Amino acid sequence: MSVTTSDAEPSGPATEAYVRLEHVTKHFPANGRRGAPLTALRDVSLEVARGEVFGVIGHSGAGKSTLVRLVNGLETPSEGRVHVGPHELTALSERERRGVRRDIGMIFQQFNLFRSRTVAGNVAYPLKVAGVASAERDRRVARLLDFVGLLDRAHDHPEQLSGGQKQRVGIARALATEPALLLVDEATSALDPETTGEVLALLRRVNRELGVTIVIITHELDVIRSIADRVAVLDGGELVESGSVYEVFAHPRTEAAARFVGTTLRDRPSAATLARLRRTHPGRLVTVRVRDRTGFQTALAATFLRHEVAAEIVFGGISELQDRPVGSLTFELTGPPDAVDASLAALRADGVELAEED
Ligand SMILES: Nc1ncnc2c1ncn2[C@@H]1O[C@H](COP(=O)(O)OP(=O)(O)OP(=O)(O)O)[C@@H](O)[C@H]1O
Repeated sequence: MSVTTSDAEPSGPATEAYVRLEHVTKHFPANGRRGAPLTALRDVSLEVARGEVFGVIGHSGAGKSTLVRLVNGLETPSEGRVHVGPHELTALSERERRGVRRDIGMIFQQFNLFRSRTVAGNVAYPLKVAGVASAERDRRVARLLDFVGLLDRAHDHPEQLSGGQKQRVGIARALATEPALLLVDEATSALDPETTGEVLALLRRVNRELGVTIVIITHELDVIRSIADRVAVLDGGELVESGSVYEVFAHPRTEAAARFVGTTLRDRPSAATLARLRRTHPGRLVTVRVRDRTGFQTALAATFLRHEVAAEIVFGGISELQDRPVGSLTFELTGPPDAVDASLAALRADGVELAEED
């Protein structure tokens, strides 16, 4: 297995790990006579720090849900160990694991609300199961519904709510027993972009204001970009890359991660854009990846100037990720070929990532 972590930043959490997977492999037995045994996860090691939002991305079938089920103890690994808080799940009995599971909140794509219960009844349910007295239950339900902005809908039933509101009830219910860890499995996949933004903002508040550690599983990069501190990329059951969202998204080190990220950053002009650019820009076209470095563009300009190369930005853009600049700029470079070559060599020597467009 190749696990690539960033050189620039420590990929390990700065503080104490709350969830730890050590060399976890999960095989599923052959399904029926003709099915072959399947390895859903292979030798996966990762740590989630207490208090962070940790994203896991991967395509369908990459093993994301299996990973969630291992962390909440619904599955046991074929090999390796899973730790949650002070517990090593793999060393516990099923009954003990159920106890640990009560301290983990779960959020699902399909909300999983009781249709026959009111909004308040849904949020109260886990408290009832935990044996919390009725007056205390009512107090906590009101506080939770206020937190998610649905106090005025307490007596409605789920079918009277929008998808986003249902998910907010799901979040309130998951928080009812005051878990230290929230597992969020494709929670926004059924929601439109605006509602997704609202639900993610609420999860951010859960993390920041209540200090809840969040593991969020998704195939949507924008979800990771907008909420996660660190991310792990799963591909075919293997953890191929992990690190800060900035490092993994701005500078992916594996092809699998780059494939994911390439779909959102769109950092090179497409073939059609290039053809259009060429009609009006006869010079050499070079795409430079923006670095989070003070004076980066000034240094670029100075290098071109020193080599007497004219550089005009003809495509690209800069956006932000975790408050740091990301993006790329395509320049049209005009000047004697030797001078252009020398300027590009100088930039490369300075660690600038660039690609000449064909
Ligand atoms: N209980 C099971 N028995 C047999 N195979 C399983 C079981 N659970 C998962 N798998 C298989 O393990 C692999 C990983 O599945 P998993 O659901 O973890 O992926 P995923 O990344 O969550 O995908 P999706 O986003 O589609 O849910 C898949 O090939 C799946 O068919």
